[in-house]
Amino acid sequence: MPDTPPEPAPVILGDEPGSFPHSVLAERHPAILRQVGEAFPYDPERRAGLDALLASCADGAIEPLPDAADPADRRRWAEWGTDRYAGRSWFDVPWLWAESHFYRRLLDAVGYFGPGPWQGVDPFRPAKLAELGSPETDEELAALDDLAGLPAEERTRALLHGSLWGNRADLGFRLSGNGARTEDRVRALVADDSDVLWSLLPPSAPGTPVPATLCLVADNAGRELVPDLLLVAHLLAEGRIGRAVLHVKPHPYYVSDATPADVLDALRRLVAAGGAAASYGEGLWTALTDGRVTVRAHPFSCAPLPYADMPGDLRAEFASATVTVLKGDLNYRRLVGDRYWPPTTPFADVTGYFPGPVAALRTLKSDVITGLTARTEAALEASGERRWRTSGTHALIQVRG
Ligand SMILES: O=P(O)(O)OC[C@@]1(O)O[C@H](CO)[C@@H](O)[C@@H]1O
Repeated sequence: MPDTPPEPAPVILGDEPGSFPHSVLAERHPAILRQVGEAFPYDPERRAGLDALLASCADGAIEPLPDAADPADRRRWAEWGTDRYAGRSWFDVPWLWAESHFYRRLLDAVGYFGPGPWQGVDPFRPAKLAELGSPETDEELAALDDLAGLPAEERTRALLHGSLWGNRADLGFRLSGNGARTEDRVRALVADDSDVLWSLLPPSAPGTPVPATLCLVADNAGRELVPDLLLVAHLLAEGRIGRAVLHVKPHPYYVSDATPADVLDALRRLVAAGGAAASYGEGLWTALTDGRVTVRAHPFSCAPLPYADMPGDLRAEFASATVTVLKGDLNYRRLVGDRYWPPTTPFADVTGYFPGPVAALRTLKSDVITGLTARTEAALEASGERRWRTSGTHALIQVRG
């Protein structure tokens, strides 16, 4: 563990035309507003709200939450930065902050917090349900039956990769059915500390108490949450963990981020699938009812800030876990700090603040990267794959024990 954290690298902003962060603010967010507007028969007031946010994205300024917003949320966001950034361009504040604020303002625009007919209606639910109900999901769940005959270690590895690549909605547990893809996937791993992760969660002898608690900070719903639940169910069944705490978002966020409603949808999808998927789903259902698995939705999970700024109660929760596993690209950005770190900056250095052992399972979808060896960095840069940081073709498993 480092004595002193590394000198902070420059914070990633969206102020450079042609850069990936700039394209997310200038192109992806307007596209998301149009998609949401087409997905629901919103009334004129809601449409006016969406149009106003669209205009603001282009050349507007950061504003405090509206007066009608919940007072506690207004206070939180004021502390999180609307006081500090009010009046500034979306492109001139930290990219992480601007993105997160956009999704919070989108919920106001569609009336998510009410009062009114759209209260509690997830603007991203149509896409979430379509993905959960897709034929690809059927195939991926059926593939679980092929795992049943494999040795426990292979099943554990396949399900870890399923959760990892689920972040790209391309569940990796089909790896066992196709050797060639295993090699491809392994090459696509820019870091693999999975042995360290398993050293933190060793299997327990049948019938002995299992002391380990896994804290899983989930990312996306649907085809990422399903393999996350499968991994939790498997680790419980294998006696590698005795408890799991699943952190999801208190409200819709970043299009596909999982909420408690999405956990229930994914669990029902497993139970209804039959075969090995249903066995895992039923095991998880039982674990939820007897308290071995709990679901949390902490307000800070939707904060526009790095985890280094987390509040004391959340810090205490993570400290009490045997290991906290953070899924996905956004959680990685928040964990290490959304900065232009030199890629070989040690993962342990940028996560030294985190209470307890911590792991990241992430497909690379944005510029931030840490913990690479010099050789891996050189190979990636020499590969000619200019978008290796943002295209989702590469992934990492990083652990600070
Ligand atoms: O957390 P996820 O779902 O894996 O990826 C989300 C995300 O990294 O994708 C975009 C960058 O590619 C950003 O909008 C956002 O941070």
